[in-house]
Amino acid sequence: MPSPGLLVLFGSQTGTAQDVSERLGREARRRRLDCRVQALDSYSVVNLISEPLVIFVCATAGQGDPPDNMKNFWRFIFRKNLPPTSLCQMDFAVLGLGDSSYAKFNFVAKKLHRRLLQLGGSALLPACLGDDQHELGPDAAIDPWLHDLWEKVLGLYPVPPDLGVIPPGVPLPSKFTLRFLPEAPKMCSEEQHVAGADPPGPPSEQQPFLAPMVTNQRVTSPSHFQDVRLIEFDITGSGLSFAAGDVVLIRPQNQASHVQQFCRVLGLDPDQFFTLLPREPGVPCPTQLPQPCSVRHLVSHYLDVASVPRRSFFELLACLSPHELEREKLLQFSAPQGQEELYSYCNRPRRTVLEVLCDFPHTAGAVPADYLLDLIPPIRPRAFSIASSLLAHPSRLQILVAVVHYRTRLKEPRRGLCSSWLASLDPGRGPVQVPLWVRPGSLTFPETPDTPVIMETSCSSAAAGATKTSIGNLSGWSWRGRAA
Ligand SMILES: Cc1cc2nc3c(=O)[nH]c(=O)nc-3n(C[C@H](O)[C@H](O)[C@H](O)COP(=O)(O)OP(=O)(O)OC[C@H]3O[C@@H](n4cnc5c(N)ncnc54)[C@H](O)[C@@H]3O)c2cc1C
Ligand SMILES: Cc1cc2nc3c(=O)[nH]c(=O)nc-3n(C[C@H](O)[C@H](O)[C@H](O)COP(=O)(O)O)c2cc1C
Repeated sequence: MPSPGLLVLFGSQTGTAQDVSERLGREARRRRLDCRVQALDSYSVVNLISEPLVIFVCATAGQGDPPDNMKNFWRFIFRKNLPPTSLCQMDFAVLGLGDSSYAKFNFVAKKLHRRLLQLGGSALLPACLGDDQHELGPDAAIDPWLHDLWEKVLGLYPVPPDLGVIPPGVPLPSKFTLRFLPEAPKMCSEEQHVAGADPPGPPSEQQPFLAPMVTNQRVTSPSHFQDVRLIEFDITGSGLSFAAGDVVLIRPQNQASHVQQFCRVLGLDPDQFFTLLPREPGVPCPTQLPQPCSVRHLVSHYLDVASVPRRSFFELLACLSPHELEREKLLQFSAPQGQEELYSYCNRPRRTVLEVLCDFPHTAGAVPADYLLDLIPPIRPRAFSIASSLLAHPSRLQILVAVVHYRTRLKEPRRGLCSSWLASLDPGRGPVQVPLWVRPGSLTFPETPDTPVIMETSCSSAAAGATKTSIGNLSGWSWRGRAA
């Protein structure tokens, strides 16, 4: 039977499910299957009734909630009026990402699997339940599950014998090409892009509001181990509005010194401009990147060089490496048997993408620029519970930020990207603007404001003075809450 076109749909809050989906996409292409990989909410869900083969990759966020980029799909798929035969033409599989320390472990994947069966879909195999708590992370469950999945899929749609499987060491084409310009454009597309011309609605991920920072004040004693900042933004004219429990999302930037070091190791000129072109029609360019874009802007604002690299990073780097010894090591890190070693090289000491590239200089220097967006994930926005009320502080938005700073066995202390960037900004020295937007929180509060509420933080180092569980009226900031 010819390849039916595999569809991989993901719901991801912090990028893991997206990374796994892209891995699935690559593995499918190596097996000569046509494959599309899309966020669930960017897929037109009415078309699902005619899809023959779909893999759903879903994280669980909040307290058993679907990630933001699958919330519309979630509402649709649980509509009561959907006929029980809606998906009877579809073979499907569900891969879940979760953490067994949460009460609702992999709730979204489990519930979705059941719902797809109710709607007439045929499960190729039981849902995979990836678990952050496993010492090898979710891959411990994903690797054997994928092995079984490909066996099932290739049983239905075998690889054409004249083509064969593309072996793991051979790189697949990059998603984009970077066409370098001979000189910098006259108009600065980057400032225009960030500021936005005339935002159509309230600020959003695609069109954040550039909020002037008004104050950035340490609220813990200098002798206390935890640096916590009270940061205030002026949101006059932004159209932003928020209520108790809502969160503000902030997309941080890389440190200037890291940008320089990255460009040096990869042999890139930070002042060079390029235009980004998708290799395949229909693939959208990232909305955060202006066109044309400078290498400096790409590295400062987009490539997450301060994140801990995932296994897929090593897989691609191994394919691109011209250096025998480095390539051998990279292949080891990307193989299932090398996962324990990779964990102790990368995850345990929290080694960053940039540090790994410095450890593999011959490979880093040979990475074609076209592969940068395949190799390095985009910087994720960080959520902060809004710590002020528009009733008390009109036109202002305040957050309390615990600056992440800790040591591992590596010589350099580890610093959180967003909290350290925010802490480094000093509005006393000149205007500072931070791109942000607001999202409703997942907290639901009792209708009467004097009903006691139990608030608990899930992050012990979140802020000095925040107790693990405190009972009182809603006043402070926290991640989780429920009526007492
Ligand atoms: C809904 C929601 C609301 C939030 N509200 C707030 C808030 O009001 N205030 C606030 O400060 N934060 C809040 N956070 C957390 C915030 O979003 C960021 O995760 C936090 O600021 C760290 O981001 P970063 O970029 O500085 O660190 P990153 O660069 O993302 O690094 C953080 C990572 O470092 C690792 N890490 C951190 N400390 C250690 C350690 N001691 N040992 C080993 N590894 C460690 C962990 O893997 C952690 O995920 C909230 C998060 C959510 C989901
Ligand atoms: C704020 C937060 C809430 C979470 N809630 C749950 C949960 O309720 N159940 C669960 O199994 N995992 C939960 N997780 C774990 C995530 O599902 C897991 O880390 C997953 O790999 C994240 O995938 P993503 O990066 O694609 O969003 C939570 C993680 C975070 C950061």
